[in-house]
Amino acid sequence: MRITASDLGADRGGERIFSDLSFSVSDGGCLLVTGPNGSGKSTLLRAIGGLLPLSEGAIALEPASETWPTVASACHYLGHHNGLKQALSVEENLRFWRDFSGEERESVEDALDQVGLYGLGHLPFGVLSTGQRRRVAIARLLVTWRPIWLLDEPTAGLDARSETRFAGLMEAHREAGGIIIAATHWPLGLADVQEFVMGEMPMDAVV
Ligand SMILES: Nc1ncnc2c1ncn2[C@@H]1O[C@H](COP(=O)(O)OP(=O)(O)OP(=O)(O)O)[C@@H](O)[C@H]1O
Repeated sequence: MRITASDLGADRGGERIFSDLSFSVSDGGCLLVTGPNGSGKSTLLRAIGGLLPLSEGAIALEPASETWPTVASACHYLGHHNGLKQALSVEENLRFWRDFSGEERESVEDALDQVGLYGLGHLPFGVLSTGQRRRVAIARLLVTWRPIWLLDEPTAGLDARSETRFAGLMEAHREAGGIIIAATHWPLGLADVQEFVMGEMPMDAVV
């Protein structure tokens, strides 16, 4: 699988945020998007995930398949918000996402174990600490398979141990043929990554 972005441009509030942005990432690849606040990192991830329209350019998935007909269909998106309901239990939240997204990959229990939250599935999501909430949001990536992980500041709120554990999960995803595109201000502890800096245009990267 390969995702290829050609000459992308996007607007927010009527302003062009970036233009002439091109990159390509293949199976096992990781693209780290860095740059100052407001340079358009989140905007780029949202555009890749089909959550915002592009103003120019195109993003292609090769090969497109019946399972993954579009780039957006192949993505898990972890944004600044965790996308989980306070009043539901941790387990109910993850079951919702598993049912919504399709076929089970990891069981809810195994996914919680992998983020160090085994046994906490019965708790209301709203009582968890900030870092624990982020870890449940990461578990969301594990309960169903999507080849492309779009991660926006994924380690926000994580302690050092959780960061290391998450780096292992990202490496396992890459080893399974997955792709990671992450916006971050911090190194994520991953080997063999391509980085580009938003705000320095034109931007071209091939991973
Ligand atoms: N809904 C919106 N309406 C108008 N402008 C917006 C909207 N959302 C974002 N913007 C603007 O778009 C620009 C890019 O924002 P974006 O969130 O993509 O930046 P970022 O690089 O991810 O920043 P940060 O490092 O702070 O997370 C900013 O100037 C922001 O103010």
